[in-house]
Amino acid sequence: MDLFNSEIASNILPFDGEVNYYGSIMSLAKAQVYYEKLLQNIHWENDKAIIFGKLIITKRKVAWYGDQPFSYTYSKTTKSALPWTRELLELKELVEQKTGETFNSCLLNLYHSGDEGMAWHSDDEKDLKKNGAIGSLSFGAERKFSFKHKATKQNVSVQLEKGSLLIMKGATQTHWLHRLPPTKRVKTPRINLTFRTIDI
Ligand SMILES: O=C(O)CCC(=O)C(=O)O
Ligand SMILES: [Fe+2]
Repeated sequence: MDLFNSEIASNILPFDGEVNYYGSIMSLAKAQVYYEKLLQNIHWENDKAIIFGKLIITKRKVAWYGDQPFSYTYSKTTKSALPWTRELLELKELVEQKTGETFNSCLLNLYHSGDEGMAWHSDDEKDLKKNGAIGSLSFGAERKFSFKHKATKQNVSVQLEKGSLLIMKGATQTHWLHRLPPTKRVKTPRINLTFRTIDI
C-alpha cells in the first residue's frame, strides 16, 4: 500500500480504540539521516524502573524532551524533559501536519537489537492528557508491534517500517495493551519516538 503522500490511514483496531498506521512518511534516505542524527544527538540514558519493589536498569535506552521541563512519572521513576533539538522539532511538526494533532513532549526509545523490547502496557500515566493522541515514529530496524484487548484478549499486530508513523488515539489506552516483542531475528538498533501531550 503506498501511503507515502496520503493523509489517510485506516484504523487497524476492530473496536474500542483507534490506531492508524500511515506506513513510511518520508524517503528511505531521509529516514536514514534522521536515524543517524538521533543516535548521535539525543541524550540517551538507560531507563530505571521499579518493578515489584526492585530497581531495574533496562538495556533499552530512553530520553525525554518537551516544550517545558515537564516531569513525567512512570514505573515509579520521574524524568525531567530536555529542550527540543532541531531534528525533534522538525519531526514533531511533520507528525502534527500528517495527523492534525498537536504534541508538547516526546519519549524516545533506543532498542540496541531484537533482544530488547517493551512488555505489555498502556500509556495511561496520570501526567498524560486523557485520551490524548500518541504519535509514534520508527527509525532503524523494522520491528513488530502488537495490541491485545484487555477483556477479549484479541491480538492485532503491525510491522513498523523505517520512517513510519503510527498514531494511537481515543479509547485505545483504556481498552488495549501494546508491546514491542523481543525477536531473535533482529540484530540491529531501532529508534522510536512517541510524541505525547502532558496535561498542564
Ligand atoms: O517502541 C515502540 O514502538 C513503542 C514504545 C512504547 O510503547 C512506549 O514508549 O510507550
Ligand atoms: Fe507505549
